[in-house]
Amino acid sequence: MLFSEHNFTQHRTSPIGSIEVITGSMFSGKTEELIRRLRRAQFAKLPVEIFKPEVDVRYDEQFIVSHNSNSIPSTPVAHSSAILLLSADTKVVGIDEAQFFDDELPHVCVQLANKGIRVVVAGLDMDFKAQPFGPIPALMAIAEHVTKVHAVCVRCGAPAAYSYRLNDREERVMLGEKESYEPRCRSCYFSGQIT
Ligand SMILES: Nc1ncnc2c1ncn2[C@@H]1O[C@H](COP(=O)(O)OP(=O)(O)O)[C@@H](O)[C@H]1O
Ligand SMILES: Cc1cn([C@H]2C[C@H](O)[C@@H](COP(=O)(O)O)O2)c(=O)[nH]c1=O
Ligand SMILES: [Zn+2]
Repeated sequence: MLFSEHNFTQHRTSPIGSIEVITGSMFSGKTEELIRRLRRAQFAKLPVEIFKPEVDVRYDEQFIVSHNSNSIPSTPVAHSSAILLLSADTKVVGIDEAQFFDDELPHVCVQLANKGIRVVVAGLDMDFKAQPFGPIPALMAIAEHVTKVHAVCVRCGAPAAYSYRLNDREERVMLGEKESYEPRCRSCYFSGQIT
């Protein structure tokens, strides 16, 4: 061990926090991966707090639910500042559907991580127009770890990074499932074919 490393590990007084981002298209397994990481923390007997934006009540008001019906209890919050207030005594914070949060979310995550909390955030990196979505790009920049997961393109079977909207509604936020969106690869997304 180098002298500097030794010095560093011996003299650290505060606990080590971090920021992890899990991102990708719809149906890519973001929520599954978030639940997997949070369950492992619970198995390790760490206190875990889980949040989602109040706007996302698709499956359940209190639970985070994946497309394959895996679920974990969560607290819906209207603004990211509430996450700070509600995480005082925890060691791990999980946040799902983070694309719907306000632009203060990255700052909130930094404050949590600097207090020694492990922060795991899941959310869409791009909207249906393939544009960066909400606070996710900023979170990807400041995170220690970024995991980009992929769905399977429903048109050709290739890895899918895009969420294609199946109707002509233009508003950015439109909750929905398979009736409204399908995961597509670059080629199938930009050729825009609907059958
Ligand atoms: N085209 C698809 N590609 C991959 N998984 C799919 C697809 N359609 C449905 N699924 C299901 O979605 C699950 C992932 O759901 P979830 O973790 O909620 O994804 P995300 O949070 O990224 O939208 C998969 O395990 C699979 O059962
Ligand atoms: C692309 C896109 C998606 N949404 C909505 C649709 C769903 O309700 C969620 C994403 O859920 P998932 O867990 O990632 O499958 O976001 C939206 O409002 N606007 C969009 O552009
Ligand atoms: Zn494709």
